[in-house]
Amino acid sequence: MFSENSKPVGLKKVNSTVILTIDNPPVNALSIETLNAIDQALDHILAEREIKSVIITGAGGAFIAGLDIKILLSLDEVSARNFMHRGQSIMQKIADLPIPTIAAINGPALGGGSELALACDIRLADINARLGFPEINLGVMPGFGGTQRISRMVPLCNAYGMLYTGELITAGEACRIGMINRVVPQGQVLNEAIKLTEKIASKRQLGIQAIKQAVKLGKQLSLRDGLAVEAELLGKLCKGEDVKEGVKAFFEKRSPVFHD
Ligand SMILES: C/C=C/C(=O)SCCNC(=O)CCNC(=O)[C@H](O)C(C)(C)COP(=O)(O)OP(=O)(O)OC[C@H]1O[C@@H](n2cnc3c(N)ncnc32)[C@H](O)[C@@H]1OP(=O)(O)O
Repeated sequence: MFSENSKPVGLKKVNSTVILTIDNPPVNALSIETLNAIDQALDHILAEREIKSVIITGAGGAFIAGLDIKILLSLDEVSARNFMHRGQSIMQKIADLPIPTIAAINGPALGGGSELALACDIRLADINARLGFPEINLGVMPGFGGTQRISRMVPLCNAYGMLYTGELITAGEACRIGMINRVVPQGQVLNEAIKLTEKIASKRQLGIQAIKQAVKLGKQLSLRDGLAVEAELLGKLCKGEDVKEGVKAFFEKRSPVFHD
């Protein structure tokens, strides 16, 4: 269904990681075809149980330059609302993946590009990447979750500053305000993302998945109810022999070998 070089979305397996590459030249704008291909690729990933993490990146010099601007010309109030719901559902499908997701931001991540990156768990950006929400320059606003995710992620003054002005920020600025994890030397972001997924893959996968479940569920709950979810999930991890192996390995000063 997908191969490494298929357009507008390629899927490539590297050990237990899948690299989802948006490849819609020249700047990986999100056309309707590209959005549908991302949605199908996510379904493909969900069906492959041995995949432990997903990296999303862009082909060529851009991550994603946002929605294909031409689409805006075809939207009226009702079709715009429905289209945004479609885009939001695809971003939420990324956010809801039960395995770690990493945005390897290799270039401009603008509008829908920043929105897709914000739907990932972890964000690494090339030192030359730019991020932002230029939608206001077109007379619109983010519609794939940008206002909701950026305002929950960075200080409100920074969120409003980006949204009101449409100005792009550097990877360094994005890191400073907490929008991304780390700035990566030029051309190295995919390698760094792969190294990160290999580190995560070496951990107990039930633990990794329980962490994502606890954080995702906890965001919808009160602190009290979130703590109950956390305790419940940790209890499940303590069944079986893997915790004993983890503790034993610590005291024997070796790496643990987990069996789930
Ligand atoms: C609800 C709405 C959500 C949204 O996401 S709205 C869209 C928000 N995104 C933007 O406004 C970004 C617009 N694009 C840019 O700012 C720049 O581009 C870049 C920084 C991404 C790249 O700049 P550079 O390297 O100078 O290339 P270039 O000449 O600007 O673009 C190359 C070709 O790509 C087309 N293009 C760029 N972005 C988009 C887009 N988002 N949708 C459709 N086409 C786009 C251009 O027009 C041009 O085309 P040609 O070579 O024929 O002149």
